[in-house]
Amino acid sequence: MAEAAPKQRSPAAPRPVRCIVKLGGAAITNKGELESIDEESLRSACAQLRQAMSDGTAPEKVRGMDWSRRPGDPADPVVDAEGFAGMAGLGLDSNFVVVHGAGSFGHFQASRSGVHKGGLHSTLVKAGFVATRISVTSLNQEIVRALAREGIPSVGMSPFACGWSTQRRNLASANASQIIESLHAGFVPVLHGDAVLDESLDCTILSGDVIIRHLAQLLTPKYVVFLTDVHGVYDRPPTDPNAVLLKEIEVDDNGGWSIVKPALEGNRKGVEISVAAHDTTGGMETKILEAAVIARLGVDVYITKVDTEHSLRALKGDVNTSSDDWLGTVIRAAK
Ligand SMILES: Nc1ncnc2c1ncn2[C@@H]1O[C@H](COP(=O)(O)OP(=O)(O)OP(=O)(O)O)[C@@H](O)[C@H]1O
Ligand SMILES: C=C(C)CCOP(=O)(O)O
Repeated sequence: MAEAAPKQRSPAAPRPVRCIVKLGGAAITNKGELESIDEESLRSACAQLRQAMSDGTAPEKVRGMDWSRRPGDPADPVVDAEGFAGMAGLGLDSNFVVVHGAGSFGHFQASRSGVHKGGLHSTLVKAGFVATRISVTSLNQEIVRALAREGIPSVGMSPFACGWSTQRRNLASANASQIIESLHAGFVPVLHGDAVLDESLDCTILSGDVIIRHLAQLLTPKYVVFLTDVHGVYDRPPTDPNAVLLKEIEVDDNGGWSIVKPALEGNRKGVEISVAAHDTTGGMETKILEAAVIARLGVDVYITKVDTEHSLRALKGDVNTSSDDWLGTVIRAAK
């Protein structure tokens, strides 16, 4: 059945968004360890985002915007007020939207309680809804802080708190006016996969991948990047030593897709996917389905591995499929 269009109260976007990026939960958390951030990958993703945003006038010295005290910090944080006051601007083309997944935050709480299946009359589901939101919003806070430490003017935004809701897991209400106003004011909105209310099921889990697709439909960015823990989409789970990285996938007008590169032999033309047991949102399968919808809009989608030269090139929009030195998957509309 066709998905009903979400109700909108969104003002027109002021200037084209350059990139919507998903910091995948698998990329920035240690998925096997409850509520554990992969600090190095997160730091790298934020530093690469700063590089990708830099318009050439950004000062080399990063002026951090996280002015809060961390547990164990001996002194008050350094606030470089004079440095900021002396700057004409941040030197960043910050017209990006960041969305992150849950990884080892949120999925565990949601799957243990069944929040994704709904039924808020159950006290377990109700408690799980609360626990899931505590977990994903605490990750959101850490990601906003990591971006702020790179001098990126980021602001956290929760879909649930913005009133987003679903109808049988499809987006039903998704007002983006606050996101658009924030972009207009020069901030980088940082959204996340969330527990939300559902008109039929009471509640469910809204994946970051679905949020990205909706925002791409609304904002038509120049390109969309998914950073995850593998180099891209393979013809079978990448744990299989014979898995082949699919470098280019084309999506036709009917939503059908075909593998353009590499040319695979007869019986190897599909994609086989495995999804972790605790994953409540469909893993790589959801990502490919949402990426195909985005590609049909004429927006190129790059899926690649965090903390690599390939992720930096994707974030800069500098991907050329005719050369072989970029590792990742491009999903684009058939010409
Ligand atoms: N055919 C496949 N190609 C690529 N990855 C696959 C495939 N099948 C399974 N996977 C798994 O999909 C995982 C990435 O998808 P996943 O949804 O977990 O990423 P994410 O967006 O980074 O995380 P999250 O959903 O927590 O935000 C990889 O760890 C990989 O092992
Ligand atoms: C609250 C949760 C579990 C959000 C899931 O979002 P995703 O990791 O992007 O699929």
